[in-house]
Amino acid sequence: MTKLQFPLDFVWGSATSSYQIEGAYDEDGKGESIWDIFSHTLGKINNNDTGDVACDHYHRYKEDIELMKEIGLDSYRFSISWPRILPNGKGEINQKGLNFYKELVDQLLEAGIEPVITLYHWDLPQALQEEGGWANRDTIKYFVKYAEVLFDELGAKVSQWITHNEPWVVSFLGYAEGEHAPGIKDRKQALQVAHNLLVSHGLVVKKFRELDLTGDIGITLNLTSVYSYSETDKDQEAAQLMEEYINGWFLDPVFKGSYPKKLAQIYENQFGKIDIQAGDMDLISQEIDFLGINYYSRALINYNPNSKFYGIESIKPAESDYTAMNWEIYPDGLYDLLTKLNQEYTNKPLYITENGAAFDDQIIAGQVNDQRRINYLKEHFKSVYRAIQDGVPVRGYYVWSLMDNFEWAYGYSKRFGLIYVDYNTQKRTLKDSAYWYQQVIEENSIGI
Ligand SMILES: N=[N+]=NCCCCNC(=O)[C@@H]1[C@H]2[C@H](O)[C@@H](O)[C@H](O)[C@@H](CO)[C@@H]12
Repeated sequence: MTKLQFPLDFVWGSATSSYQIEGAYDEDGKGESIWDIFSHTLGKINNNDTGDVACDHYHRYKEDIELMKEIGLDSYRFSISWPRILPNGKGEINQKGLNFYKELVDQLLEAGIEPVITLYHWDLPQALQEEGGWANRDTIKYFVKYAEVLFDELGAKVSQWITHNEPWVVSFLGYAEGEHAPGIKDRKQALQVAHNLLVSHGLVVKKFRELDLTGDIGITLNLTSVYSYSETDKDQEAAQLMEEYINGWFLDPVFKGSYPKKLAQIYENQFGKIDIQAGDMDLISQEIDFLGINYYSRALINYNPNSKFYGIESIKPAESDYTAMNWEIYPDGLYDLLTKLNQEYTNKPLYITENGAAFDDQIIAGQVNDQRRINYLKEHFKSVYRAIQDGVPVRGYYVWSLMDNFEWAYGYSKRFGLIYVDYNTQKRTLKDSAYWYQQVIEENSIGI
């Protein structure tokens, strides 16, 4: 068997987020988040599931760290719940909330696992939503204050920080499509939200530099490889517009200091100008230390005049394989994305901060044979290996997710974990993929 050997310092990790695993939604002084409100609103979440208990990680974090050690993770990416730190989003600090994360970081370091913190993974304090949320430019300054509390408390121990997780999803699923909290359907407001999120990213990076902290800071974007279904001009134009919509809308401001021209003009014609203040774009595009990439699938695009979104239509080839999310399995798209990012946007280190798949996992006699997830991960690891061989500086890879968890509007119906969670008993069971990943990490290689 041929072994593909990864660089000696390559980081193998796994990722989660606060609202998806912690539970304890109203414990120890935590304030409400927009996802507490959204999930408590009947009809928003599959089966009316909520994150009230989730994986009960808030109480079981020590057991979960033991499982991370058993898998052999080099690093663990998690997010901090802003309303657990600042129940009203601003003002008084909730010391019990802060203590939870201080203890989590200390236990991770003691276990030899590098903590990587995502400052914002969608759970905005509800008190700030009541003042307009991310559509209100004031939220930016509250985000900087929140980040500063964490930098002061954890900056000496945590060496890698991510300002935002997938601002595209926050903006366009939360404020345009209404599928995510806060459930607003207003595309003009979504564009202002996207801009305010980017400004908040820039100001937090600036604060991080001012505090002269030793670690690295970056942002995580959900990115996809976009392909035209045919060589026709119409299909290629539709694909280019999709590229600007799904990738360029955040990549261009962060790395080029401007929004993608064609789509920006379409939006301005349709909605008028959004509030962009002097200096915003310079702030947004200041240097960062790495880019986090969440990759799940590609986009295959053709032109359809009847499409409700600027003639853009996504095609799902019948001959492809799909995950339980109905996302096409397309590992080559990760290779193409990585090389494109390195050629067109940045020479900075790249981390796959999320990649993984949901399948209909069954637990039988205490085992979960998730061979499809092993195949999915192996093929995507091979794409990362190819990119590294071509000189792309990919430094690490975080499997989404460490454990089955609350999959947003899908509730608990989709299982992405390396670890199976029985939500009735909270019993954790390592899936076959966890044992496979354990060997990959141990050997720092994959057999093909
Ligand atoms: N329309 N539309 N779609 C645009 C693409 C959205 C794709 N979903 C993600 O990237 C989310 C990311 C999230 O960080 C994590 O919290 C989620 O659990 C995973 C799994 O869903 C992925």
